[in-house]
Amino acid sequence: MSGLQPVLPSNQAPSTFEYGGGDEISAIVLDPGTSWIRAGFAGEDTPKSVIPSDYGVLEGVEEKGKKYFIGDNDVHSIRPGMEVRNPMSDGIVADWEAATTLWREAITPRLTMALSEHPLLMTEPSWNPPKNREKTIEIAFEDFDVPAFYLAKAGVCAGFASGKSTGLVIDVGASNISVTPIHDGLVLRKGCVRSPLGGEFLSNQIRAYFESANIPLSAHYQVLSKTAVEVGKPAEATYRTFAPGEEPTESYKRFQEERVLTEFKECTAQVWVGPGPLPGNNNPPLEAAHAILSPGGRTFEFPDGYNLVFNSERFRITEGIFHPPSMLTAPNPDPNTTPGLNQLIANAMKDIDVELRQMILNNIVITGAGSLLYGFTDRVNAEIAAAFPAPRVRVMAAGNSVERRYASWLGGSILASLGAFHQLWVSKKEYEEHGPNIVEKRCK
Ligand SMILES: Nc1ncnc2c1ncn2[C@@H]1O[C@H](COP(=O)(O)OP(=O)(O)OP(=O)(O)O)[C@@H](O)[C@H]1O
Repeated sequence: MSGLQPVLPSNQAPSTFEYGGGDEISAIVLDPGTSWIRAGFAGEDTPKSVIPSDYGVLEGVEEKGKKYFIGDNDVHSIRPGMEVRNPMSDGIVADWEAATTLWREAITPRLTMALSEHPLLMTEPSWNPPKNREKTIEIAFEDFDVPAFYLAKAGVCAGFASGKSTGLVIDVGASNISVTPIHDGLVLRKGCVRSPLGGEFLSNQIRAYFESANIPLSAHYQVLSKTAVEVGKPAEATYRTFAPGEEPTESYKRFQEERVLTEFKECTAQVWVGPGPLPGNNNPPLEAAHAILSPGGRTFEFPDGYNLVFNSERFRITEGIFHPPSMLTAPNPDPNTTPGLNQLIANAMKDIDVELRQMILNNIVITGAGSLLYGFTDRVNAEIAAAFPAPRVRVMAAGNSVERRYASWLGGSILASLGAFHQLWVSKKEYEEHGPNIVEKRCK
């Protein structure tokens, strides 16, 4: 695929195109991640429907035996007994019933009531196993009854979003950091690598740090009102109380705490500039590092008003991403066997043909919401420049956080609206003739 078309601004109607016998229909693009499910019309520049992948569920109610609570409003509402779950594990679907329900909900009624009239392009990670791929196409044709379907690699789509069909895509998601080499719009399988050092890992690092430093983590739903207090002074807040049996579940509490941890990542956490490990990280106390690491520090206020200035800690909690021996103690992946991001990039490049290497190094794309950490792209730049001292190494990361969050969706939107893409759709008729295995032959 070459010759990418410009994407429409969101205030312009989506382009329609001819599918099959001449009906003009917009394709739907669905990018299901561990944190968010992004859905919208091909040809648009942002997904119109973005819902959390976490959902609430009450067991033992209604005739189906369970009731789902999907979408920002519903999943955040306090309901006694409501568990909060996620259908994904390691970036791929683990609970098909929940995933199908969420995907449908992301599309109808948010985008259209007529799901069966729109071709559907979905994204998948490069490590999605064949049985999951077949199950996905089966859901598309048999549950959603779509007229045509395509399963596109998220890495390839993220490359397209930056106008690259050849390059190296570094995607920092919730479950994983993945590094995907692509060439002419196809993934180079032997170079696809990943490590469980994404946003969930970072949340665990922050939790571990708060626990070790006795920093109380409150969640927004727990606080009815608060008074401003000085830095480090105990919170003066009125907390919500619950009658016995009315308390939210532990999974709801953790989900709400995760919101605060994400706020901490957005506002306070920072990545050491590198190259090489954070100074003094393995040699506490860290006073020596304080002087080098932004001595002013950064204040973070918890939902109950408790606030602290964070100094070198905010670098220390992120360092495990690049240098796993620096992980804080937590239920972690094994720091001795888990590759850090530097190692991942080296592993991905190791088997790339020499002629291609230079082109790939010249087109490194950073994407995923987890990459929005302060200093992340600077560190990647520094590490890559140190590891590959070639004159033409170029690292690109969209300055616009929306593009970084939605890159895979946006690439899918571009792909599905290309004129030449028509021939790639798998039609319902082809699916009926060949069965779900057609996904292996047609969606490379
Ligand atoms: N500004 C930010 N800085 C750092 N991390 C962030 C920021 N905003 C969101 N995150 C984290 O990014 C992660 C979600 O990233 P993203 O939306 O790319 O994942 P996903 O595509 O849903 O997941 P996956 O790719 O694992 O399936 C979450 O862990 C979230 O806490």
